[in-house]
Amino acid sequence: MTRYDAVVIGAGQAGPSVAFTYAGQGKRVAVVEMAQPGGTCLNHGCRPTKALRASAVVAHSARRAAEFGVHVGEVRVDYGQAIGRVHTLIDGMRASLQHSLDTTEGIDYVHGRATLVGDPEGREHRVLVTTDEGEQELTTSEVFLNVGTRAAIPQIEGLDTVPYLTEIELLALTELPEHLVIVGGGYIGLEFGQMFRRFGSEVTIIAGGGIAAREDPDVQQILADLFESEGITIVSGRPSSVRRDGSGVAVEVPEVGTVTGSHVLVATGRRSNTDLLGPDTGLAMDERGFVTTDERYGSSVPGVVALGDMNGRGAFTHTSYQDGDIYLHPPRTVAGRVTTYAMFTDPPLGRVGWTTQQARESGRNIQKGEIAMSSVSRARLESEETGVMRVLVDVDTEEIVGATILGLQADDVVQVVGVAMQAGVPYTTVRDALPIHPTVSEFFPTILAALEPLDDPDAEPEEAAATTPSPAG
Ligand SMILES: Cc1cc2nc3c(=O)[nH]c(=O)nc-3n(C[C@H](O)[C@H](O)[C@H](O)COP(=O)(O)OP(=O)(O)OC[C@H]3O[C@@H](n4cnc5c(N)ncnc54)[C@H](O)[C@@H]3O)c2cc1C
Ligand SMILES: NC(=O)c1ccc[n+]([C@@H]2O[C@H](COP(=O)([O-])OP(=O)(O)OC[C@H]3O[C@@H](n4cnc5c(N)ncnc54)[C@H](O)[C@@H]3O)[C@@H](O)[C@H]2O)c1
Repeated sequence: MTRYDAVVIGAGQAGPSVAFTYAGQGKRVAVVEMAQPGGTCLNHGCRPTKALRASAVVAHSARRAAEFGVHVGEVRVDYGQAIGRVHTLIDGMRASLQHSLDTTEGIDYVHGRATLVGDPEGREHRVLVTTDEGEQELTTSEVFLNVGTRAAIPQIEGLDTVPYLTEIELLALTELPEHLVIVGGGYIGLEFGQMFRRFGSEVTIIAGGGIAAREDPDVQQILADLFESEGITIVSGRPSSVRRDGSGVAVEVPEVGTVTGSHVLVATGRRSNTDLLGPDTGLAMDERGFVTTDERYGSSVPGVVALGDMNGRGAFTHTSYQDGDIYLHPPRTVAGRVTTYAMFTDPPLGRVGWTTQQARESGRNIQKGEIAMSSVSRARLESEETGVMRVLVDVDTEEIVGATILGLQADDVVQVVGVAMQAGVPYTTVRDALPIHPTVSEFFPTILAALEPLDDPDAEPEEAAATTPSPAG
């Protein structure tokens, strides 16, 4: 049994930063990780997918090169090389983190799966770690949980009889799937679907709730049209059964029929890893296993702090990392955090705050400023005219309540609105700021100077305005 000042369970985003800070303060900390340091994001999430996306974007640009007067000849994707580049990058980043964890004075890195026996008094929590060498028991008065989530596998008859993939197994393939069937039309399904199509796979997305189901209907439609134009098949429905079909898989979708492919990826949401902590944590959780916390991440067990995806306060690397930062800088709290995020399709979708539907449901006096990307000069100059910029404003309070930007650089552009919302400035501040020309963001003043009522959801869709004057004419 070894006693520590603090034990961190899970070396994802928030855990290591807390451990490094504590060690820097002279505390003795154990970091317990059952897989690899860096968690989902580094090993099979954001980073490898965005590195792989870079190859898909290059392939797409190369195919379009002649439009720009650049002639590159036949475009051939070597998937082995593309994924090899990803693994080299990720291996380097992981090795660097591992080195820091192994060599920082005050940190003991323990590779193994931890269960927690929480002390309701908060004095002597027990962390039992199953390692390759056997069991270790660590005790402490301060536990940081950062255990994240894993793919939620839906109940589909026969799924367990086929070698289905989650993002982990998909990223481990070194050869391109001939036909990738994706169950789920959310972030993971759409990001991977577009990439693999651009690499040359046939791709079918079986979208239970539609694609990008949480977004405004016109945004869903633009994405659906874009994907279909790239040769991706989207079908609506939920599989009822899955079986082997020769060397591939056959997925039965009621009302659609049989979808056959060489590989099937399951991307239907995430589930909390808190079940892996064992039955004696004493933690209050919601019905989905996300730990209930106060605004400084304190759980129902004194001295046990829950950071990252597992607390249900965010589902992104930046929210997880910031949880650690907020915890380390009292009296900061998570209250009032404005969560900005992006889906890295190409072009990407940037989001903050409410969708149009949520704005309608609020009952507040909300108007929108919007422009089609086809009217944004920077997008036109780069022949990247797919998408829309939309900002929602409460015209009574002048508060910005949301933005949806689908289009060129939207992952960065949306952060202008995110910062304005976090600062609580009225929309007129953004409207009257001086933007740089020619950028996508320069259209915020234009659209905020021409707010209009929200569309009637029951009205027939109208064509987007063909041209709106740009700030520089
Ligand atoms: C394919 C994919 C793409 C994504 N892309 C993006 C993106 O572009 N941008 C973005 O912001 N987010 C993205 N995400 C989400 C992002 O990866 C997560 O939100 C983020 O990793 C959450 O961090 P975390 O620290 O809370 O948990 P995790 O990163 O999941 O870390 C939890 C760690 O805890 C360990 N662990 C769990 N239980 C135990 C236990 N009992 N004992 C020991 N160790 C344990 C796990 O092995 C893991 O290493 C993506 C996710 C996926 C799957
Ligand atoms: N760019 C990013 O930040 C990024 C990228 C990838 C993943 N992520 C994170 O990972 C999380 C998980 O991504 P995800 O795509 O798995 O989940 P998701 O919640 O975004 O989408 C899952 C989709 O699957 C559908 N679905 C559920 N069950 C189904 C079934 N049986 N058959 C068919 N469809 C079904 C749902 O209707 C939903 O539309 C995201 O919510 C996000 O937090 C973030």
